[in-house]
Amino acid sequence: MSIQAYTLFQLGWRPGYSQHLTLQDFEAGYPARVVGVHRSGLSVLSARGLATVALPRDVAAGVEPAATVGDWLLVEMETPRVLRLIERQSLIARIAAGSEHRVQAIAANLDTLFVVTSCNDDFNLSRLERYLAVAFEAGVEPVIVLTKADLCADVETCLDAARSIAPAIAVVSIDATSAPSVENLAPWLGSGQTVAFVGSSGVGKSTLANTLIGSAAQATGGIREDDARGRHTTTAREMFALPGGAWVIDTPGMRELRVGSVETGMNAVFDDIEALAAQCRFHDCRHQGDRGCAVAAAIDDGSLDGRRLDNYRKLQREAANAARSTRERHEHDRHYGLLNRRTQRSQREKKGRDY
Ligand SMILES: Nc1nc2c(ncn2[C@@H]2O[C@H](COP(=O)(O)OP(=O)(O)OP(=O)(O)O)[C@@H](O)[C@H]2O)c(=O)[nH]1
Ligand SMILES: [Zn+2]
Repeated sequence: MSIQAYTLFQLGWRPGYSQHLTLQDFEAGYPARVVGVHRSGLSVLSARGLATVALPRDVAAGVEPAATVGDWLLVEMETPRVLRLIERQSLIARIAAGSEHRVQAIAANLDTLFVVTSCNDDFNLSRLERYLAVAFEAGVEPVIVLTKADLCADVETCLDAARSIAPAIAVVSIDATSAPSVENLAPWLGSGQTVAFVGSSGVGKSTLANTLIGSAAQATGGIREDDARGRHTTTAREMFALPGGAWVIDTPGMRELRVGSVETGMNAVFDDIEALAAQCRFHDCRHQGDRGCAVAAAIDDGSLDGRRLDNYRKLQREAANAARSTRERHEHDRHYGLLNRRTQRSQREKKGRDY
């Protein structure tokens, strides 16, 4: 695949990023966007073309979570050295697999997150709410995409149900296998726009991506490049351009997204429940049969769906658990860091005495 040269704006650069850079920064380096993360380094695209850069330890350690696909880096003019990570406008993170609850950066600087579900078997409002919370937490505008509209007898009912949980969010139904149908997503796919898809297995994310790419481009595959030993490696298709100029981030992590701490996101998705809760008689109302509970009253008069309240509670518990685990990990790290430093100091002192 030949890598054409892109302008910064075609790569998704926004004027907002410049606010974090000084004149000296622009003299020392140039902005480049991470399009792939692999063992030998980061693949970056810039106005100068494709390059592989290494993330020095101090840059990697200074940012948590570390640089990921979609990030903008400041790369030194004459060497492939990363000077720093440019402040992100959005970040999708997840809790890493295993029990440690480490936060792992998945995709940065997205403009739109397509929350994909099918109109038939997969359709589930609680799952949609979960993904919407992830999008809001990340600072990304979600768009709900209902696939398999061609297989569904009553698309309007699905559209209405999706709109009912998120009145302010765009909901689009498509047949992911049809090029004219996926044109419905064009408003979010302009040049320099960065998007990603989330949703359960089998809802049609790959089908949709392939239809958007078009059959001609599909055969070209990933970006080939030399690795450190001079061998050719083909990186995964982690961030790729659509014919219309938008960028799709498709890292393996996007597919296994789990909800981490989504407190901010929850407030945005469940603002109706939070507004009701503010009207409860007691400020510490648990909405469980408490007197003067506005949430219970809304359930009784049918204006609030019991399922939605249950899901709100469930996600709140998960968010609290995630926050607690993160806090415990920090305390653990601080404790052992302190122990380590003490041990090192006493070893140094002992060594000093031995000389
Ligand atoms: N008729 C029809 N079939 C679809 C549509 N979207 C997806 N499919 C079919 O559904 C199946 C699963 O689609 P995929 O694109 O593999 O689903 P996915 O979300 O990428 O699944 P994972 O890769 O497991 O995450 C395929 O056989 C597709 O052809 C649609 O809108 N209409
Ligand atoms: Zn209440």
